[in-house]
Amino acid sequence: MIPYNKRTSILIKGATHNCRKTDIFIDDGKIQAVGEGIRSEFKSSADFEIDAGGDVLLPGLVNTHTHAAMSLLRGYADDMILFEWLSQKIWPLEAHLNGDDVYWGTRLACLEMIKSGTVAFNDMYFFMDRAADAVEEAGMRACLSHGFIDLFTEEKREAEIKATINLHNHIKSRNNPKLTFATGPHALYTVSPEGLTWCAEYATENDAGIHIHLSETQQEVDDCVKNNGITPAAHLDKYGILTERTVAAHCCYLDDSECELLGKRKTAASHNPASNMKLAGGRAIPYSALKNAGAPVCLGTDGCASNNNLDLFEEMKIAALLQKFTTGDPTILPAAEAIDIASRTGAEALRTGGGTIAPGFAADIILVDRNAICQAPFHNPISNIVYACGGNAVRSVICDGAILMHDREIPGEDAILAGAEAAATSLVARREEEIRNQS
Ligand SMILES: C[C@H]1O[C@@H](n2cnc3c(O)ncnc32)[C@H](O)[C@@H]1O
Ligand SMILES: [Zn+2]
Repeated sequence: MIPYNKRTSILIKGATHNCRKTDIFIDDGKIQAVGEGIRSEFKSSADFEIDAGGDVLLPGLVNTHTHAAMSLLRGYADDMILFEWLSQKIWPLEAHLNGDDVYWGTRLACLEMIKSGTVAFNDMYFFMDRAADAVEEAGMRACLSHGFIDLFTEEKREAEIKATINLHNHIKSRNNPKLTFATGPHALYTVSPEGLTWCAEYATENDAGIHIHLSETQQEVDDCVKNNGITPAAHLDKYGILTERTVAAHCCYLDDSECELLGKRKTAASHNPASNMKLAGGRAIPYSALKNAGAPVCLGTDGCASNNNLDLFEEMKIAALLQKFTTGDPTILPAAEAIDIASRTGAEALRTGGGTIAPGFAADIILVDRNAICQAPFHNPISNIVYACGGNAVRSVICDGAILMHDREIPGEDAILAGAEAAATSLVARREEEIRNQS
């Protein structure tokens, strides 16, 4: 019997790590020992053993920018310009969302993320108490934020403040260390200076994260400079948003001084290349400038309506190729670094305690199938993982010392697919009824 979603002591034998055969022993949610031949020492302490058969051992991946329940909107609106996509299709549909939709959408998203090797994610959306139910049942880690959109009115701001505080209290009351809270000011074009200030101060008072969209399009930069006389990053900094607990998604149009500013504040930039390419943002993240400035760069998918999946394996490849293509430099963002931004830097940004395969780190790990076609031949497993494999090469996922997927099996998969399909159908039907009534 596989002890799914339950912390266990686990001995993994014969995995490949750093091109060597290794064993790993996990107990109490942490990596206790890693090395060749440790099995004799830990065999009797392990409640469960996994024979890895040469599978590649990696830190679990961390998706630093999602709107998980948007999995229900996959394929609902494609091939549009960002603002029209949001204002004509996405926001009118989201106006019909309810808590059950968010629960099923997040369940579907968690299923997809676990299946492709993700153990933790940074999520900004609505009805987040129901997202918390879904994350807890899936056994993942998540940092949850209410998408704070005040549209520059005091009335909406008061409602968003209430929703944010309610979510924070709700997460505290669950007493689950895998669930954390962040404030979620959506973007500088949807949140007033007063709203930004409140989100920054509340997060600082509570040692919480801040999750925001930043510099996604040229339009955002132009409007910000026109309205405020300063660049987007400088504008957010003015209101205290740029901190070492902040994850800023997209960051495509940052200039050199903004990269320096993020570096100075140790603010993490979440790179979302597939979403940026699909919505034709027009520019790739200034990866080298951010890195040279000391700003952590991590990886995210964005929501399923603009990606349209949550597979960080795909995202690693797209990120590496996009940097090479746009800079004309094939040495930029090599494979090992792509894995690093999909795991360690994200884990550090979300403060998960994982992201590194070493004793004392959280037991958030994955095994990638040694016998998958994408691993043949086995000259360089790291290269294969970034440039050849998709998330479907992941065989097993462990989070906080609990098995979430074993040999690609996750309990309850069919029920999740059925529940999400029904929720998506009903959501779109409600919106269509509204359109019929308007015409
Ligand atoms: C939380 C809100 O954010 C919306 N959203 C989803 N993707 C993007 C994006 O790329 N830029 C800006 N806003 C986005 C989502 O639909 C929610 O309304
Ligand atoms: Zn987003």
